[in-house]
Amino acid sequence: MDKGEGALRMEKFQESMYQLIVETSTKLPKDVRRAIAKAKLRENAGTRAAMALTTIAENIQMADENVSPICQDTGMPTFKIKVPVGVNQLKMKEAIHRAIAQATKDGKLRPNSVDSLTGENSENNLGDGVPVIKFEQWEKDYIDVRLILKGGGCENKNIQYSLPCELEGLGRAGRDLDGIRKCILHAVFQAQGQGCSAGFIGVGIGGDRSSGYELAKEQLFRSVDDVNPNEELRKLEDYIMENANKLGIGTMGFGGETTLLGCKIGVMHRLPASFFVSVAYNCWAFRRLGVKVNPETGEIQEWLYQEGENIDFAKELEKSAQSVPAEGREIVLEAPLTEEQVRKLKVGDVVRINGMMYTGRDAIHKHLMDHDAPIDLNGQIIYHCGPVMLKDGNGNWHVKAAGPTTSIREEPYQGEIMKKFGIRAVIGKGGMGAKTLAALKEHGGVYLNAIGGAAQYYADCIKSVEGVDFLEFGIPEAMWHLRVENFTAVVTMDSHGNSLHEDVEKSSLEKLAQFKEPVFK
Ligand SMILES: O=C(O)C[C@H](O)C(=O)O
Ligand code: SF4
Repeated sequence: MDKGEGALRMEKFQESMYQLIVETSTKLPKDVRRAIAKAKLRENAGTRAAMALTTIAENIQMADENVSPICQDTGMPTFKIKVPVGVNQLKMKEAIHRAIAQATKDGKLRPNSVDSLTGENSENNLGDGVPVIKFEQWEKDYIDVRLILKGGGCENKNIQYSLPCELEGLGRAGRDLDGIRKCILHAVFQAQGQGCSAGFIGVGIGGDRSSGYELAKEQLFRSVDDVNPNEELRKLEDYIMENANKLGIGTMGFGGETTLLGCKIGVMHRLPASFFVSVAYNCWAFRRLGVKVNPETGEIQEWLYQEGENIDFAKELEKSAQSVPAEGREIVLEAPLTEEQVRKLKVGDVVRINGMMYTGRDAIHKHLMDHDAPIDLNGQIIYHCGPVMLKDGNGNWHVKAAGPTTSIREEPYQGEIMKKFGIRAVIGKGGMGAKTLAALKEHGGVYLNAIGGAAQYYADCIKSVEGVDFLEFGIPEAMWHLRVENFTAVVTMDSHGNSLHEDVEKSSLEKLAQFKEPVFK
């Protein structure tokens, strides 16, 4: 007889998992909040980085209050579970699946599971390999469940090095601690602002390609302020924290004092021929939590990651009343835009937008290359955004979370699409490349950087949903017609050939080169 099946009450366990999912998606853990508050203190008032961090703080506060997703990309739900022998893992898995589907229905998770071949969204966050659930047995008398919701933008910035190698700015990285040091610094550099910096990194030294990444991700379950028991790794973590912050990439890649909020390093054995350094990059919206669950009643006995002070961002915000950087001008824009209006904008300007904008991300950019647009986009603004949406009983759509997505993925399409349809502005995050910059100049367009992860902050600017096209692409990929008020973003690429992203990348590469000489012998 299966002892476990009768023992753990699955209905209650499902409820506990639902609570864990909702809490993880909507409320940042205490250690992460402290790291963000500390970063905010370090930035000088009036800079773009300080403005971005104020928006982030406001967003965290709004997510607390609304019990809504901190970021619209609620990530790949990844559970790590330790169970006493005899508990039925198959039933637990089913209960977790039901909790995931429920949280998706309630707008606490975005439908994020897409068939890789057909592009079809499963709509309930379930699918082949989704969610990720990893079980381990142990001798203790409780169930330990940890959950991380790691978004796609930061996942794309993970990187794996195979030593020895040559690294841009740093030269040769050998098979030793100093080579590892170089890889980690390079990993922070190559992410720039695209994974919604300031970020946290987990590093795995050794293993094979998959166990190395696994180890790197395992580090993200460590508390931000724990101390590595391995003395050499502790020193390396401290070194990285101190020096990665000298790269000047800053929040959102706007430049600034804080680029990295946490660094945790683990090590395992390797094969003689392989030497991997795997780095898992997590955005500031570092959503991970855990619970201890009673293996019979299924109830939560204790929440994990609760040590230390809890930062109340409402109070923090009272201390810093600024929201506009002194660095640039502030300009109010009413969409649609004319070429003349757009040509007046310069890198560093802060714009506040009123009127309509239309979401468009990966599927739509690809589609528009060889199809007509469903509406007239002349003079319009495209927002790189895949929101969390809920439909009410009357069939009306409501925005639950709506921050920007990483724009660089649209680099192969953006310039051509702007010219083809007369689009004047695109809003996203992380910046775009040379091809888009040239098109902005030629056509008269502008790139506006919104604050990545600030999904509640931007949802609040959206006053109504006036239509939707391409719903067949799934909720995140559809074209939502949004009426906004006071939507704030920063001009980071203008029609005069200037790009803040290009500048920050160049200056951070120069700074990276100062770490070329050996440190750990
Ligand atoms: O998918 C999204 O909405 C955002 C994504 O996590 C990103 O950072 O690009
Ligand atoms: S948009 Fe930014 S904050 Fe949100 S999941 Fe992507 S990288 Fe993280």
